[in-house]
Amino acid sequence: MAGGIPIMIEGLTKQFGPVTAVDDLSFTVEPGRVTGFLGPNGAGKTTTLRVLLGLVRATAGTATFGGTPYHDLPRPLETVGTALEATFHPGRTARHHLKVYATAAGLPAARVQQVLEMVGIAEFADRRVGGYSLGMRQRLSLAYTLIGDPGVFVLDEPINGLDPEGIKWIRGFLQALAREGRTVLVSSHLLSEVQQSVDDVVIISKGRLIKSGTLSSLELEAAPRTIVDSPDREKLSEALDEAGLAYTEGRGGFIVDEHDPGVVGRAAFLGGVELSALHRLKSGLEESFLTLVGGGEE
Ligand SMILES: Nc1ncnc2c1ncn2[C@@H]1O[C@H](COP(=O)(O)OP(=O)(O)OP(=O)(O)O)[C@@H](O)[C@H]1O
Repeated sequence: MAGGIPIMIEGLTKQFGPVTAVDDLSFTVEPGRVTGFLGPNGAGKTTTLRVLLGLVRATAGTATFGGTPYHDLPRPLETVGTALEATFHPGRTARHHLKVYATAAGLPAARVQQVLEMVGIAEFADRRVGGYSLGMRQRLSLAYTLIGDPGVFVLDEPINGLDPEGIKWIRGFLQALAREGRTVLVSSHLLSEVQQSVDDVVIISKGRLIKSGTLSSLELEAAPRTIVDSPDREKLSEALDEAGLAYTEGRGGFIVDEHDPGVVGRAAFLGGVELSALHRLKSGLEESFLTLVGGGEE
């Protein structure tokens, strides 16, 4: 295995014509940990990963593996495991797909059987992929990523479509990769989907970084709090400051470190601020996440 190296995103911007898909994004993904790359649909996750893997060119900034862009890696398939652009031919078998891939990468054919066993599809390896369930395809995608025994994994929505048994399996699998010192980046649009698999989170919305840190730091923030919003956010923030209330601004409003909405309502009243929302944020990571990213709506 090549050593786990950090993934470094620095000031990354990607524009598609008038659309800014990724907007001055910076974060680091550390080896030895599973990192969830989270954001609602259209937040810019796939675009970030495509730039990282050299599939599209950045408008500004860099996305590298410890400072080296994907195209400059001496042995890319043995450094980074990904199935981002993998397409499967329905008429061919899993074994055939992996053999072609291994041969193209100059890897020993024996590796094919090993990875088929690692992902638990060896017994179906000689069936056509067209008949595979979504879960089996996900496992085949993982087999692709494993073939070069890389130190870094970049996985786009790998849990999507797995049945409960598959989800349990992939959690253990990702954790085991990280415990071996590898860097594991897993994208998802649902925090609840990856919550039990990840050590760290990077949350983006509208191409911008909303939060990065450990999952436990996010959990700490998920204590019961109050959501408040106003058509005049500036005035509302002044009223909250005036009342000595601490808060974070999310797209769905301000998240105030106060469990009693009455206290927050009073602060707004005293500041003469019109409110468009005032309610208690239920304790829970997913709600906290949705408030940060704006209710998941794009
Ligand atoms: N090739 C492209 N041309 C034009 N716009 C694009 C292109 N690729 C992505 N976009 C736009 O960039 C934004 C971010 O898309 P992206 O696919 O990166 O988001 P995402 O977080 O991966 O969402 P999803 O989970 O739905 O894939 C969206 O507004 C999308 O429409």
